[in-house]
Amino acid sequence: MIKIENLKKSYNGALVLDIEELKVNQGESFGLVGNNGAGKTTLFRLVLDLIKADTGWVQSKNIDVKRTSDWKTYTGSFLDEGFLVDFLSTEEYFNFIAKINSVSKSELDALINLFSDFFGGEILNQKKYIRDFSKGNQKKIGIFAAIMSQPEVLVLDEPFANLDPSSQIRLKQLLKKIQKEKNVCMLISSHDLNHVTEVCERIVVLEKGKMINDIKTSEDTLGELETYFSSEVYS
Ligand SMILES: Nc1ncnc2c1ncn2[C@@H]1O[C@H](COP(=O)(O)OP(=O)(O)OP(=O)(O)O)[C@@H](O)[C@H]1O
Repeated sequence: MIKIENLKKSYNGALVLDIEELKVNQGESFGLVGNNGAGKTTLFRLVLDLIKADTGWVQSKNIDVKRTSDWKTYTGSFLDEGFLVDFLSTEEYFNFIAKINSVSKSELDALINLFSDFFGGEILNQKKYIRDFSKGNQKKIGIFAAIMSQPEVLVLDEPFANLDPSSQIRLKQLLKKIQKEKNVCMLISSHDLNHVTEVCERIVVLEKGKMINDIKTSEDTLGELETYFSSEVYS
């Protein structure tokens, strides 16, 4: 579904991403971990054609994402607050996203219902603009908007960061449900090894822009990752 080859990106002469080959299949939940500055967000920005690579390409369903915008119709993403329209209320924003994705009112209501525990009573009917929500609640709004179109590809950058523990647990349940029922290709980055190993069936470790491990998640994966990251601390 997503294919990457010879993808390189540098800033000011420093190479920050260098991926020879990566394939993520339809229905696969793919987790990306790595220390600060490892290149996780850069990779997602390239997948979403938000920045230009030095070399190489990203294909979605065998088409280079730079060449057409067709992939946008089946791709949902939330990387940061820049994805929101912060001068709208949540209702205005959700209706806007529903309209551009041809999501009917009844579909939107059903999804809102599915996410009501995750929203925790703090997202709808708040009589304020998105810019005035807390960082955690802005994240909830963005994640919901990304999922609303029922995408085949879902890209989320650190979805668990800034969420309270109950919301993290609810989000994990929702992501697992959506992935299982809708066969979504999910790309999720996280600093939380517990969450990412619970949600993703495959984990890639990035170090200084390079993929240094590609693991099929098993009961040993969390321990392996903890060992890797603690050896980074002590090395
Ligand atoms: N616009 C930019 N200009 C210059 N350097 C950049 C730019 N964007 C990213 N970088 C650099 O690229 C490297 C990778 O950054 P990136 O944000 O992809 O890492 P990350 O793994 O997502 O980090 P974090 O876990 O801290 O969010 C870092 O050294 C960062 O400073």
